[in-house]
Formats: sequence, C-alpha cells, structure tokens
Amino acid sequence: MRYSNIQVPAQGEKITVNADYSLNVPDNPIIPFITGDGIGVDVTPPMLKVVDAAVAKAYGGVRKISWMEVYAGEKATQLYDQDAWMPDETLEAFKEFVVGIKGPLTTPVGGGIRSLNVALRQELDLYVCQRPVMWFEGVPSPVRRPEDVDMIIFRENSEDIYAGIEWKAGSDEAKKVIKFLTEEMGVTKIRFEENCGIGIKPVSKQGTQRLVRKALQYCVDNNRDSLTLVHKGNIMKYTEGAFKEWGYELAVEEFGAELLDGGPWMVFKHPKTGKDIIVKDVIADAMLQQILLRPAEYDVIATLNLNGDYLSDALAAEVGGIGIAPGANLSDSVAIFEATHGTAPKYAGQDKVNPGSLILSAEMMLRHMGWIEPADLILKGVNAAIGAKTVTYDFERLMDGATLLSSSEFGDAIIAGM
Ligand SMILES: NC(=O)C1=CN([C@@H]2O[C@H](COP(=O)(O)OP(=O)(O)OC[C@H]3O[C@@H](n4cnc5c(N)ncnc54)[C@H](OP(=O)(O)O)[C@@H]3O)[C@@H](O)[C@H]2O)C=CC1
Ligand SMILES: O=C(O)CCC(=O)C(=O)O
Ligand SMILES: [Mg+2]
Repeated sequence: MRYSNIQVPAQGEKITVNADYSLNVPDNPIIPFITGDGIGVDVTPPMLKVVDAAVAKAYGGVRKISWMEVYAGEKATQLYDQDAWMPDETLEAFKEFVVGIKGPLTTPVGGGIRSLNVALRQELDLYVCQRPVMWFEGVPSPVRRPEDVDMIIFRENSEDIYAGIEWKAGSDEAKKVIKFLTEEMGVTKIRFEENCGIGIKPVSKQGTQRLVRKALQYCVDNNRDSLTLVHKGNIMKYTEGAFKEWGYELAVEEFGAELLDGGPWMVFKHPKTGKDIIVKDVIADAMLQQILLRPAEYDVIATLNLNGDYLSDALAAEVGGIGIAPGANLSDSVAIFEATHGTAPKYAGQDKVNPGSLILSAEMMLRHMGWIEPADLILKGVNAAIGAKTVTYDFERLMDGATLLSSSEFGDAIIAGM
C-alpha cells in the first residue's frame, strides 16, 4: 500500500505469516510503532533504544529492526486532520507489517471520542489481551510473598461492555431502547426510565471459546498448572455465566478435560508429560481477594474484557505497579504489544515515569518473533538495574537506599546491565 504520512524505511523487509500462523521473520524486519500520547514521549524512546541495544548485542549487526513510526491519537490529529485520531493507514500498516508496538493513547471520560486502544483491538480483531504478571527480585510490593505472584491474564479483548454499544441518558436512542425493553420485552426493572443511560454487554460462544482455547494452549505449551475462568456469572448469567460454561465446555471438547473429584472443577492431562492441568473458576469479586491472599494458587487466568482490565492493574500492583506491567494484543496473525498503563498525563514530557512496562512489552514482542536472545538480554538488564536499586520514581519512593533515575536513565541502566 502507498502511505501518505508513514515513511516506510528504505532498508528492511516485512514479517509475513504462514497458513499455520507461524511467522517468517527476516533479519531486518520493519516494525511499526506508535509513540503514544502523554507519557508516550517518555517511554517510547527508551524502549526503542533498549531493544536496539539488545538486538545489536545478541546478533552483532546480523539482525536489526527498522522502526517505522505510525500515527494515532493527538499526533495523528496534528499530522492528518483534526478528526483523524486513528488514520486508516495506521491500521493498514499494522496489518501489513504483522508485528508492532504502541505507546498509550488518551481516552476522554464521559464523552468525546471512544477509546482508540479499544478501536485498534476491534478493527484488527486482536481478541487476546495477554498480560503476564511476574515479580522481579527487589521490586517493592505490598504483598508478603511477591515471588508467589506468577500469573498470566488472557483477557477477552473484542466483546463485553467494551464493545461500546451504549446510549446517553435522555437521548432518542436511549428512550427507544428503553421503550423496546419495557413494552416488548416485559422489562420492569429500570428504576428511572426518564434519565437512564443504557449499555449493552455482548458475550458470544465463539468469542469466549477462541480466547479460552488460546489460554489452555498456553497452559500446555508452557507447562502451567492451572487455568482459572474468572467471571461474575452469579449475577450476569447469560454473559459472564455463559463465559464460564463455554470455557469448561471447550476444555472438555478440545482438551479432554473431565470432572475433578465430582466437579465443578475439571482436570486434563498434558498431552506430552501427562501432568495434570486443572481448569477451575472463581467469581470475579472473590478473585480480587484471592490474588492478594493466596496468589500461589493462581496461574493462567481467562476472563472477560472488563474483569481483565481491573485484574490487570490490581495484579500489577502486587509486583511493583503498572510501571512494570507489559502486554500484548493478539489475533491469529497480527500482534500489537503495549503497556498496561495509560498516558498518565500529569507526568507527560517529564522524563520521569517508568519505561519498564513498554520495554517488557518489547521483550514479549521479541520472543513472539522468535528472537529469544535479545529478549533474554532485556530481562537480564531489567534484573540488573533493579538489583542495583537504580530505578524510576515509582520504585524509588518505596525502596530503601535506591538511586532515583529518569525514564531515559533507567533505559540506559538496563542496557548497561545486559
Ligand atoms: N492502553 C492504553 O493506551 C491505555 C490508555 N489509558 C488512558 O490513559 C489516560 C490516563 O488514565 P489513568 O486512569 O490516569 O491511568 P494511567 O495508567 O495513565 O495512570 C495512573 C497512574 O498509574 C501510575 N503510572 C502509570 N504509568 C506509569 C509508569 N509508566 N510509570 C510509573 N507509574 C505509572 C501513576 O501513578 P502515581 O500517580 O501513583 O505516580 C499514574 O498516575 C486515560 O485517558 C485512559 O483512558 C489507560 C489505560 C490504558
Ligand atoms: O483505552 C483506554 O483508554 C483504556 C484501556 C485500558 O485501561 C486497558 O486496556 O487496560
Ligand atoms: Mg486498563
């Protein structure tokens, strides 16, 4: 495709996808990135620098990434036009180049544009939001045994209340839906019809099962002990409750799961090692206490979009906060990596915040590409920087005897520690 504002690097080739969804990664792949709004300008440059250093050190110049900036959010409105928050060519570039990474994008509260982050996930059908939660030794934590916190969230990324199907209180649309519900569907439980916003929560069997399939396959591929389906199915029976039912059903049909001790939990054997993998479920509110009190009992988690959003930040807090919480948005072919945190506007442009979340998202990206050596080097560098107590403000304020670094200095400390 011909791009208008995107400059495709003269050097470099596309990553391509095979019929079985495996990747062909050239030695000089072109990788699109969005800098992002707010603290995007603080975390993206150190991420690019750390990745380049890790790749150079691992491959001595034989492999190198050609970065290609693509635009969304405020920067896109300046470059394209004032309404171009997510230009079509940005979506096209992520599709064409298959693997990309992004900084955070602002979403106004209560009105204005809908989330660009959610739009990107929906437009490219990035239905898995994968967010690993693991503790680096020395990171300050509010829990007694942060080493027990080792989980990975598989958050459904395309459905639920995040689909953005909602109408403002008092609008003609809201009135029409309320009229339909009361007059045709026999609904009697809307307390204040005259001034009531309405939101719709779609949850499908296909949407649930493709997410749970990925989570269970991850358990098998990574030799994990259990999958926990997190839901609020006691209250929202046909959405969250159905998520639980369809999740167990898939475990039975595709992984051979059987009832464990008479149920309701299930178990299946790892196809190669024969090890038991447990499939269980927990109601979402209880889960928020379980992860604090008994984190060792939880491993891989599959959940709906909103629960996954809440759980991501809560779990991140147990291992140092959202400054060090990475993530990936995945379809069967396209992958876009991004931090769990947002644009933290009060810190924007101060070279202050922790770039660890985006750097660790890039670490996931390299591993996804099969570039294991630079990914390992990044982990080594992060461990070294934290081990030396040379950290950004978020860790420094909770650590005794730590040295305060800026975002860019923390990136340099990671490079020095590789
Ligand atoms: N995927 C995305 O692009 C996301 C975008 N957003 C958007 O971001 C905007 C702001 O959202 P908000 O709810 O304030 O959440 P943010 O994640 O932006 O920030 C909340 C708080 O988390 C801490 N924090 C965030 N990032 C870092 C970091 N890199 N290093 C250290 N600490 C960090 C700060 O805590 P403290 O004040 O204690 O220092 C900050 O005030 C909204 O428009 C929201 O919609 C939100 C989440 C994801
Ligand atoms: O899109 C947004 O603004 C917020 C998204 C979010 O919080 C998340 O994906 O974790
Ligand atoms: Mg969130």
